[in-house]
Amino acid sequence: MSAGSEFVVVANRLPVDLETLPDGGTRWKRSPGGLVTALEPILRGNKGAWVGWPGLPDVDVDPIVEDGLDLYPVKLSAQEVADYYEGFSNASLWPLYHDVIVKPVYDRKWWAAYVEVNRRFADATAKVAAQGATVWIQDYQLQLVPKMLRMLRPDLTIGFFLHIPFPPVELFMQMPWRTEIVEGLLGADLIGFHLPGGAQNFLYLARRLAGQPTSRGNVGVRSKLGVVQVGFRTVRVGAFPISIDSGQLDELSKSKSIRDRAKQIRKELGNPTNILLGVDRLDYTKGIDVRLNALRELLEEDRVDPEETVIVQLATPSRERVDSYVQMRGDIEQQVGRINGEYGRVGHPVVHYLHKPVPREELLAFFVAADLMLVTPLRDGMNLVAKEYVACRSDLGGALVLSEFTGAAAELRQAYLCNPHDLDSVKDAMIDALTQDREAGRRRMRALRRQVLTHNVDRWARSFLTALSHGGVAGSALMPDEKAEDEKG
Ligand SMILES: O=P(O)(O)OC[C@H]1O[C@H](O[C@H]2O[C@H](CO)[C@@H](O)[C@H](O)[C@H]2O)[C@H](O)[C@@H](O)[C@@H]1O
Ligand SMILES: Nc1ccn([C@@H]2O[C@H](COP(=O)(O)OP(=O)(O)O)[C@@H](O)[C@H]2O)c(=O)n1
Repeated sequence: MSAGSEFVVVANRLPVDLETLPDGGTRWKRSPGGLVTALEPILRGNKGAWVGWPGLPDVDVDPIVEDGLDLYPVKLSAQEVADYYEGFSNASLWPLYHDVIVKPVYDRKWWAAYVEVNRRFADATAKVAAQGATVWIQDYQLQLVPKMLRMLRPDLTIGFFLHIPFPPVELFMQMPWRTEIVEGLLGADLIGFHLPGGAQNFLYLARRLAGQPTSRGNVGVRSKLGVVQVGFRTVRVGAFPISIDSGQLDELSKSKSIRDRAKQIRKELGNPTNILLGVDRLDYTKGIDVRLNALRELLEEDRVDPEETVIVQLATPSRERVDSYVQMRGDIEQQVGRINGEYGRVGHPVVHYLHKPVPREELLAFFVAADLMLVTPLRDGMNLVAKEYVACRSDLGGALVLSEFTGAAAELRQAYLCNPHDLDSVKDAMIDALTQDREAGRRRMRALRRQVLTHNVDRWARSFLTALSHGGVAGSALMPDEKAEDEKG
């Protein structure tokens, strides 16, 4: 074994994706999703290695050793992308962990590919990690890696973080390979979730499925870890809500170029009184249909004026070969057509819908330009978009409508919270936000910004990694620097 890396992140995707160009060549682009948004700056700041899939099937890519961040690609065949990524990860686990919004499909062949690919990630990581290194495994695609890696390299300190909700027992018990998954995760020294509820669901299942003794008390936020005793090993379990590089977004959004672009966007949209905005991967969990339905009913009821209102929906393409995503795209595009058909006029559509990635600076300009940010998932692990919007509103303008079913809602209490399963609740939240008194709106935004600016992604990573390095504590552990915060509630 060579010297290796002292700190290794393992995630399904590398932070950059290879894409095929029309001429058959390839180029790197930023990977989609909040996991990469959150982890990339952490890794660049800490010098480490990242093990992940380069985003295209059947390509051999050499390791990319850069200053600050070394990338180690894991090759997947086209069949493995279909079975492990699109199949087991995104048609079995994803819907199961998101409240079975669509029906999960359980397929033995997909499971076999999941096991095989997890083993490949574990092997690749075992080769890259230095003796005694810290390895941080990310997300639902790699839940078997902690146990596999521990068997290969017992010298490592292993953390695991789940970026999506961890379901209650009534749902998790559907999974045909439920015990294998719980045992896979128990290979870690520390298992992190966004919210205490996820951590508690896991503790219960560890008792029930793996038959291991666990702590019984409540898990706190960045404090009061739960424990599972696995033979002589103590596995700790905690809640660490992820965040964004809020300071950087705050700075960038104040720059002249972004402010100017925001003004230009308003002008291009016809300077309407109200610009509504949605920014998501095109995923059925995100409730894009919910906000479009709410808007259509508000237009129907004359509570919103189509001459003075536009909605911009930026939707990054996602998992485009998975059936439920194909179906949902069709449904959403039909809704967009229906609203524009009924309430738009030539040169003035009500809904502006883009199904393509948008450059980062352009996205920030949209946040600055929008009067109302609509974040209406039916279920979402965290939702970084909500935090990004708040970080970009140093002018204290704008308002956030936020689904109670996002992880972010636990922290962003001054948003206009709504229940996406109750359309009236979404419509009322939208109207309350659109008609808010200016001073009251500024007070809300100030409070939201205080939360987001003081709880940035650095703090997330630090709290997780500090807990990981304080290993071996039996019983509920409280990290010293979080104690005061926890006592305040
Ligand atoms: O890699 P993809 O299949 O294209 O999906 C993109 C990512 O989506 C998910 O993101 C989650 O992580 C965010 C950060 O913690 C969180 O805010 C959000 O609620 C989650 O949905 C997925 O978990 C990632 O693995 C994907 O890379
Ligand atoms: N059109 C879009 C949509 C999202 N995004 C980014 O993708 C990330 C989405 O993270 P998230 O936590 O809200 O949700 P997931 O897509 O990770 O489920 C955010 O950092 C968004 O700014 C983007 O760059 N362009």
